[in-house]
Amino acid sequence: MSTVADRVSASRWAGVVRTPLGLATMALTVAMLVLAVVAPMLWADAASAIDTGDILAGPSAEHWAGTDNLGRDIALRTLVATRLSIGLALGATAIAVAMGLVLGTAPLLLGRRAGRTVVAAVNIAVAFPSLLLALFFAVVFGVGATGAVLAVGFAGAPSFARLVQTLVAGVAAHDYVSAARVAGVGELRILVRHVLPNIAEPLIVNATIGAGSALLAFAGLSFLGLGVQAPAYDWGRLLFEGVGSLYVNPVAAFAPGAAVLLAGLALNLLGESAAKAVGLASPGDLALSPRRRRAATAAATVTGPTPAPGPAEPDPRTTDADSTDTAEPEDLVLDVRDLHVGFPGRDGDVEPVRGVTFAVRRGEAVGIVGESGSGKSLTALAVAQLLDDLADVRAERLDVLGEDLTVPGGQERRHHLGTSLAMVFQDPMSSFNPTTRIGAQLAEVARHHQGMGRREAMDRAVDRLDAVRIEDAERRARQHPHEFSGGMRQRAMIGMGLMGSPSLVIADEPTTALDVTVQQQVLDLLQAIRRADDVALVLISHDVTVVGEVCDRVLVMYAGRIVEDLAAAELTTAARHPYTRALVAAVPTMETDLDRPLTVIPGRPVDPADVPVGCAYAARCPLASDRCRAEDPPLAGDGTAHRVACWHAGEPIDIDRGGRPLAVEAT
Ligand SMILES: Nc1ncnc2c1ncn2[C@@H]1O[C@H](COP(=O)(O)OP(=O)(O)OP(=O)(O)O)[C@@H](O)[C@H]1O
Repeated sequence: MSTVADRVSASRWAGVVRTPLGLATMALTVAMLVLAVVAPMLWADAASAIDTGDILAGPSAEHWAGTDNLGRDIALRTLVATRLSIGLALGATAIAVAMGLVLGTAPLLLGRRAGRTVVAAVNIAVAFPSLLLALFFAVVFGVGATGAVLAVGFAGAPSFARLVQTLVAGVAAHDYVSAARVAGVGELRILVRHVLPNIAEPLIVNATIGAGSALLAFAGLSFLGLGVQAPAYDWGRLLFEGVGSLYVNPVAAFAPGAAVLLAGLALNLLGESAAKAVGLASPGDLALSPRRRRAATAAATVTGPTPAPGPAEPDPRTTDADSTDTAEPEDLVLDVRDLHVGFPGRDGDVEPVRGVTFAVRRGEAVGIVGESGSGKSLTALAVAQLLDDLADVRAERLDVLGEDLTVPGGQERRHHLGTSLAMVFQDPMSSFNPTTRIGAQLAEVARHHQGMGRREAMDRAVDRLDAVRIEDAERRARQHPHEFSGGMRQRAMIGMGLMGSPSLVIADEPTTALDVTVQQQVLDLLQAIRRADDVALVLISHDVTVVGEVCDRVLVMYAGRIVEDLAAAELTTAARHPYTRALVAAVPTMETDLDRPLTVIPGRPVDPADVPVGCAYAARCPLASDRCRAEDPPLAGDGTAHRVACWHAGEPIDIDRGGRPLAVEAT
């Protein structure tokens, strides 16, 4: 059954073929292929027939391009050489693409260290002009057609490898790859199922253009006498022979030269047309911008779950040992103590998460709020083991669903976390692999972890889609992600998490990218799941109102630390940290005077590369004193579960820095 995607794609191709460029491309390509097939069958003998009575003749009605030094017809030889010339070019391109795929995907599969070496080697190889490399390899592999195919193939491999690295890096950054990792899918399977299908189109386009270049490289090698050897002949060899009689019969060199030109043009135009049909403005779009190059280098480090290194020295200022004491250990689905996440920066290491301690109990909903850059997502990603190897993750304790992530784990842990931890990402557009049907993506989890057969896994996928209130689930399961609305995609993502039996759902801004009308549906769904199966929820959001509505408890993060941990019900009435109070005050309510500007938090969030001494919020805080600017307050409990990190917690705030009263009074 053809899908909408298939039909759109077919109509785009039809549109491209109908343009003058498309028509010219088709005509040239078909002519080239027909000649490659029929010319040797029809004219091979005639092209090899020696006529010593008619050597080095000029063009005539009998011999359009004249004859060579053995009296053989050059026009016929040029036509017959089409098969070998095109065949060699395609063979070399296949070698270049195969090697490019191996080298380009190696960083994803091998891990950071080995991956970096491969990236560096490819970068060095790319710096050499490919013709120079071809000459080098031609000498290494020896003179002749086989040596030339290997030489041109090897010479073309580095640029393909770099293209593949860049494309893989782009796709590997998508949430559906992270989702597959959370589900415990191995790197090789991720590559085959999620990455390669999504880079196939640009690769094919580039391979077509690469075939044109290979054709020229062959002409060059044969012309230099390093390629095809007599009695075999390709266009390059004919060119080489034709140049020898240039002054007697210039057409002898012109005919094979024109053939190389036309075939190269056909392959390049085919690439251009394919690029248009698959939606790339031009194959040049595949060129590496410096930003994408950096992404490619980063891809070398994406190797899946990062075992957190050994325990770090706890930071007494931020470690609150009491925070989890009230819960039985077996009741905890998450026990995080003194979590630090750092990255190497240009001017030294940065540490965007600086000692975070919290616990989540079975069935509990905990919200994490804070401005952009406060470290919310990094905290969640560290818990889900989705940070790449560049990240330095350290923690005194990082227990997720009973698994101690501070020690390396194996397949069993992946399986356990894959079925009991679900992750919902912000952007429903990138949460699913666009090339695979939704049902198949959900079924993959059951097939991988529960060993279900295809049919059984698909039935479960349909059942789960139904459970997340997607109507006509059976039909929807057969659709691709682009046929779903944003809200439906997000619900399907939650459905994917429910393929196992999760005890913990981490939702990172699950409603931010959605229309307000569907936001509530998604939040309701998360609530329903939580209540039905006693599932714990960690909900990350910018929006204090959302977490206040959905969660039992709220962690307020600022500059990589938790500055307040309080019951959601206390947010508007008993928040004690000036930052929490400012966040709450910034939300308009029914009582807000709309004639006055809305309250804003003055200043800017802290740059993780430049964290000030003392309390990081001091520069923006109306209560800041000298002590705040010198000493960072610890996150301290008050005998209840309420924890706050402030030297002036709960003190009255009358006015904000702009002179306007803040909505929240101290309690
Ligand atoms: N791979 C990385 N390398 C270096 N710095 C990073 C990296 N990832 C994130 N950061 C930095 O860490 C800080 C915290 O990022 P994080 O994504 O956790 O913030 P957030 O609170 O979730 O913000 P948002 O709400 O915008 O997602 C940011 O300043 C970010 O620039």
